[in-house]
Amino acid sequence: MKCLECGYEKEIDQNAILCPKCGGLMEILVEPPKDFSFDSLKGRGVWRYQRMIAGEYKKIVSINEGGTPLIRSCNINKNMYMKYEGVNPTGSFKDRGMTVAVSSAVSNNYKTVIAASTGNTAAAAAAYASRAGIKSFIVLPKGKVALGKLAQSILYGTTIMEVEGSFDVAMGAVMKLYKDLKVVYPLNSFNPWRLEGQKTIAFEITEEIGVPDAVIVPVGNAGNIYAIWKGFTELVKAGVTEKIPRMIGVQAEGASPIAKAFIEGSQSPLFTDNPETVATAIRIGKPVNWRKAMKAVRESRGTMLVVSDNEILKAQRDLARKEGVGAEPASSASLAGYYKALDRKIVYPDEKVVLILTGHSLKDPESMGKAETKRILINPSFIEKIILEEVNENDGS
Ligand SMILES: Cc1ncc(COP(=O)(O)O)c(C=O)c1O
Ligand SMILES: N[C@@H](CCOP(=O)(O)O)C(=O)O
Repeated sequence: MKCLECGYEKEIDQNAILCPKCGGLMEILVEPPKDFSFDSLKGRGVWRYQRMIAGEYKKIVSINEGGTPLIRSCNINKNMYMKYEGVNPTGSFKDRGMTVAVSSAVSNNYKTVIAASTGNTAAAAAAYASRAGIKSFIVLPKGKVALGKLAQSILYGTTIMEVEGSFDVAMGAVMKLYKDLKVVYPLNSFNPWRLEGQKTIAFEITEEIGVPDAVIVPVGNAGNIYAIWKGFTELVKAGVTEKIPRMIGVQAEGASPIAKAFIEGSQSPLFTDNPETVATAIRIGKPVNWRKAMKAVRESRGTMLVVSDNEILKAQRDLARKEGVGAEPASSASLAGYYKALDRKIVYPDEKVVLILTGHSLKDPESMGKAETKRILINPSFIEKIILEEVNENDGS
């Protein structure tokens, strides 16, 4: 393991979450098995790739996460693929990280876990803690969590603590608590063990279609883009593949500290105290993993893009109405970013591009309700007339 901030190195240690010297982010430097090949693997989902996941697990806490569909576009561009993470057990990619982090926690005898969240991490943490039979605490920004996600946390039976202010306030409180009180195991993505699970997205994509030219990822707390890049780099190290896709991160205009740094050529993020966007999952002004995200984007020769809320909502409708795929707003930022990347010739129509659709549309019913549609209160005897009128209109007759 190596600290990204001060360079301190130590042997693999599942109790190491932050650097013991400076409190910075730790990277897990995996030496992949030399004889690794996809052909020899058994089972499906995250643990199919256990040989590539660092750490030792006395107990595995799993709800059959991962193994998500990679859906080829029919109507937007046939070279575009959508990795549909919304069909994970709690409806987002967080489940991949949570199975590894919670397994790590119980294997190291932790009895209590905690996470700050915009909603998805909370739902996943609560579900996996329940599955493990351990206690969970969740810290949420009050009034800023989408209804479906809040309802999940309530159902899974976690203890919900709400703070005034943005997600960053909640995140700061959890990091401080972890530093002061080491007995509570943190499940946010500053925990590098969680990212070991999330990197399996790269393995699944490669196993199914080979290494794409680019991968587009919505960026919030900025762990996932690094995790996916890490997965691709480890396949190269293992000798399974030869290239790494360009990692393209997308942030919402009102919450874009990393993307703005790229645009302005700054080496460090331009934090904001009041992040704002319709995509509540990425309404984050001070992403804890910014160093990791910037490393992934730079080393893969990718880039970061900013998209507006209107572009996000249009992309959400396009995913639903052109591809039949329901994604929450943060996930739809991937398609908004794809459109922008095509427009700016950052990617080309004939390139194989994978969009990571991080969470299910049902997470955020309010955002779905923002899409306009025909909705008619009708006397049943008029239904036939309306249908015939519409069908004739569409036939041009
Ligand atoms: C649905 C969804 N998409 C994207 C993200 C951003 O991922 P990351 O924080 O790893 O950048 C999150 C949460 O952070 C999320 O819940
Ligand atoms: N969108 C996230 C924000 C927290 O990110 P994490 O990856 O650090 O847990 C959420 O769903 O809470």
